[in-house]
Amino acid sequence: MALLLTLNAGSSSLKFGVYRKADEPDLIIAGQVERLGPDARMVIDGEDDRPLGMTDHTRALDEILTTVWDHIGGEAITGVGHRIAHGGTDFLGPTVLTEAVLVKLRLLAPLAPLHQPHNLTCVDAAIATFPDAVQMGCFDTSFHRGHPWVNDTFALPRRFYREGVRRYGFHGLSYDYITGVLAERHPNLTKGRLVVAHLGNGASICAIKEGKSLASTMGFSALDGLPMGTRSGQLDPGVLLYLMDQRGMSAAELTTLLYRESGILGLSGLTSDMRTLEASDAPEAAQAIDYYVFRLQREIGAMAASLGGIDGLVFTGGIGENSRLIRARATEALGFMGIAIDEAANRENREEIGTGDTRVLVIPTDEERVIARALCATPQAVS
Ligand SMILES: Nc1ncnc2c1ncn2[C@@H]1O[C@H](COP(=O)(O)OP(=O)(O)O)[C@@H](O)[C@H]1O
Ligand SMILES: CC(=O)OP(=O)(O)O
Ligand SMILES: [Mg+2]
Repeated sequence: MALLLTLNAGSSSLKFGVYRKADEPDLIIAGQVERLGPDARMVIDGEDDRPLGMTDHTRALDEILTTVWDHIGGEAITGVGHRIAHGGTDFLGPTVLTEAVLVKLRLLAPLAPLHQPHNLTCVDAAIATFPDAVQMGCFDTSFHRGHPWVNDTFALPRRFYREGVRRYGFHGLSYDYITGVLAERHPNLTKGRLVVAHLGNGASICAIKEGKSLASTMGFSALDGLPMGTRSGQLDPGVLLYLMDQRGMSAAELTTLLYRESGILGLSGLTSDMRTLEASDAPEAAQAIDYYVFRLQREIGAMAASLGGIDGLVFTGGIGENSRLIRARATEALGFMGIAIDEAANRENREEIGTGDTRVLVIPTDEERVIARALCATPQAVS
């Protein structure tokens, strides 16, 4: 029976899963290299946690492919599914990655520099390692492609929209997974107005109505909206004009500043990792958390307003799933929206942590499973 591999290159992690084809993909082994950089660790099935030392995406991919190779013991991988951050205007759903498709995806790399190049490196490596397997791309942007026009455009002259300068939104595989879990476990919520906060190293919030994305805090690129590990989040465009005009900064320097040196790393001067930030006594760490929480509250409110109200708030992603501090702090001022949380339930990362009229849930995301489902539904990938 066919074995399937999924690869998900995030900005601070590389996650993988091996599945056997079934109506609902049957997980055989999953893991990730997390905290990419000097403190990287390999975690297999949530347990086998070992330090790797300095590790970038390329080395993480080598480690993962070796692990997978050892584990499958000569069985064939017939399909490899890749998370691809940016699908632009063309890719509305899972797509077999032919050379013609890859050419288009390479052109989108400047719009997601922390993701797209690594996503495409994973494709190249998977083609070399499993030459007979079907390679399939699943896009972060697809889930949001039905946005109403007012939230698909910027207030720029219309020719820019026609050129593709639009609000794409990201983390779509995660939102897809979460809406599936809600349909299964909380069916009465799925017709409602949902605000889902995906808080990982990258972070966004999605407004979902009747299972469909209506708005996202992320836009043209994965820079907009919330502050992130190393990304600024929403920024007055006047700041960019000032930096170019008065400080002579080039596009390349601005790319480094906004994608790699800002966010909680820039504010704290210490770390991009929320666990490390929470453990720090430095006043700058506390201020970075204050800023993160403030923007989170603000954007939850904005997404709820775009839905005309809120029935459920869901936290997911590495921070959303694990940080009781961020969940507690982000919700403490939201009583006016019917949001209140139970301290003990929050401390224990329980699924249901709300006590007010608005349901508040913590649901671990599983982007790999969404990719595996897409592979299972593609006949060429499973035969
Ligand atoms: N127990 C925890 N408490 C606070 N933050 C956590 C915890 N576990 C993980 N995180 C944070 O989650 C973030 C990584 O999220 P993740 O979704 O795995 O990243 P990526 O965006 O690379 O996929 C990091 O900031 C990490 O510190
Ligand atoms: C789009 C994005 O920011 O993804 P991640 O959170 O995995 O870095
Ligand atoms: Mg991620």
